[in-house]
Amino acid sequence: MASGTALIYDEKMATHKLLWSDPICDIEVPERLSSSYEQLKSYHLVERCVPVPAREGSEEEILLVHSLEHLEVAKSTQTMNEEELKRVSENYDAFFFHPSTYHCARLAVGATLQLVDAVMSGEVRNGMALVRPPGHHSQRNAANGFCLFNNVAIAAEYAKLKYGLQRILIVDWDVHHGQGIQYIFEEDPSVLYFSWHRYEHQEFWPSLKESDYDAVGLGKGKGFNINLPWNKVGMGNSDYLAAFFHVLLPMAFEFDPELVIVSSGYDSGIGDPEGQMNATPEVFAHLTHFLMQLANGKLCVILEGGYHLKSLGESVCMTVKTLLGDPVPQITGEMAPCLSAVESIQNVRAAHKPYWKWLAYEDTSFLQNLSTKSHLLKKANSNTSTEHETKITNNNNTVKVERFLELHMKNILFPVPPIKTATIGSEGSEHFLSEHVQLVKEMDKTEIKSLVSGFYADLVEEDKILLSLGSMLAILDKILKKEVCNGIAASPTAALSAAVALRHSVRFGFQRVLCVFVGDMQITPNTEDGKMLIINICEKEQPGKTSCKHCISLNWKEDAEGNDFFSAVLGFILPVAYSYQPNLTVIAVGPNRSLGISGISLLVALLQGLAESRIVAVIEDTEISLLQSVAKALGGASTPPFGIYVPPTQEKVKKIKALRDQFQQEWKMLQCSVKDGI
Ligand SMILES: CC(O)(O)CCCCCNCCCN
Ligand SMILES: [Zn+2]
Repeated sequence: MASGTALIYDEKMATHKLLWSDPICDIEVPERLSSSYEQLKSYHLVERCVPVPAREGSEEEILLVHSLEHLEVAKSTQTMNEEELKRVSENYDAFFFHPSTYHCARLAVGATLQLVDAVMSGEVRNGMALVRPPGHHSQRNAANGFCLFNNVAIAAEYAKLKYGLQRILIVDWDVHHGQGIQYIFEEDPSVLYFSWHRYEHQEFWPSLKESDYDAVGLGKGKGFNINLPWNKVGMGNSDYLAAFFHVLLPMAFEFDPELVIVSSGYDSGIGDPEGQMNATPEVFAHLTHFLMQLANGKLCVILEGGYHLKSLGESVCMTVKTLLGDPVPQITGEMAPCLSAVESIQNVRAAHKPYWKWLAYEDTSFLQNLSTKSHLLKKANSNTSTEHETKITNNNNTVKVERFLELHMKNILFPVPPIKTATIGSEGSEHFLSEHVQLVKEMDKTEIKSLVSGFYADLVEEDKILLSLGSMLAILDKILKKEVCNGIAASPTAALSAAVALRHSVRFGFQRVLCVFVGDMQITPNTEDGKMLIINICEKEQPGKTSCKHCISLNWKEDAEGNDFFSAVLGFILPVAYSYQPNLTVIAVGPNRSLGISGISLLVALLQGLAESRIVAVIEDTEISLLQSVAKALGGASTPPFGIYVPPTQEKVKKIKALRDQFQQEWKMLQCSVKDGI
């Protein structure tokens, strides 16, 4: 399993710059690159990466995407004077040439391809290339929007050619639509292109009709182009996360890419003059963490836009920290997507229904009554401003945003616990130890008895159980004291251990503890005070037990063929978990688990985005292979294989929808459709 994170940077790419006054292009400054690199150094992140040199992309590589004419025009600018450079630049929408632009653009292409090679060869697991000029707007025969050569598009064509790849996912989280990439792969089913972008009903640049949610691809490429337009500014962390849970991630797991490339623009972050959005730097840690679970971790992140230097630098650091496998920082802000975001999410899901198995049973009845009223929807929306908008528009807010960035940034990167995973040397555990795992000494019986006597003494009759509780508590204590990030304990009675872990954590002072329990949960602690949220995944409804806000039972029997659990994890469990904002996660597997090892490993991998990745896993001690797989997922040594993708049956889709309808007012991240009608 490959490990390590590549960082590709060459200061020569800072030479390209604007020589005349142009209020549109003057934000694309060399300091974007140098200050990002300095920020990485200041957080000691450069030294933790594998340095990979940039190189010049060859003409042949550039011709994978661009016409010979485009290449020749670009090449000819190297010897031009300022007058000529200005004239050539005026042939394009929002582009400027400098005598060094051609060289810098070739370095940007080469740096990107170096990263693809480093990841595909297994030299590293993932990496980031800090490049400029950016690429995602440039087209076969034209420069556009600060972009000369389409770095990411060339990388995808290159990877197909050199490594015979047949499924590449491109995720474009830049705040502008990468229409260049869309045009290049519009008819190509081997490249799935996802872009969200500020759109405002086609008001925002590049103001294209084909940037809307109904541009789904052409011919054989239908279904492989996903546009998620943001029709208002001020979108925040919850809107971005909702887009991942309810649009991108279900597509991505069904597509099952062999490589993921990110057109990583940070102008979608707070403070950026172009985006005018509200999402804070740590959201990029979460987005990166999600994408790291795909393609066996093979992830190439390529810089596109980002024009607020402080916000850009922090977001770049959040991205690289996560690529390195550090714990994911707690997300901030109210976990509730705004109406406009939910409308866009609902629209793009409906547009893609014909092309995706996971959307086969999507309810698109809203389209009927909406189609008559859609002009009303747009008009209605144009003058009513949502809560986001009012926060952003008045200009004293920009002062506040600047202040926020100054304050917020300082201590955003918390110290990383040295050891990632703790376990106990109980019998049989030696086989699932990996180099990331630390043995924890057992507690002594008297100590355990005092801890446990409080609430479960009568339940604990045998020494064996007492000892296992002691082991689990020894591990849990290290997590609660933040000496380790996560831990795994084998137990003869997972339900009892989980209940004790929950009570112990609450008594330790953790105010919101999430428990995901797979299998029969014989003991259900009292969750009235909201300090615990239990999601019990079990085969059948427990008699006489109905779900409530803090104690939800999800009946799920995994399909024999493969892993059909994605829709439950992405469409229900993660949205609820993110809405709750736990500061610790307990994942427990008891008897009669109705999920396969791959479904549980997927759950563990994705739940690491919560509670600064603090997780304690309590697994029935008979489940040897499950222990190994979960320990691997926790150690971050590898992304566990998620088994064969099986789409959810109609019955299961209905079950998730019913639970969503029941809880989406309590747990607002579940929202992915507007109440019927407007
Ligand atoms: C890489 C990137 O997507 O960030 C480039 C953005 C270009 C913005 C051009 N704005 C033109 C406004 C014209 N009224
Ligand atoms: Zn942009």
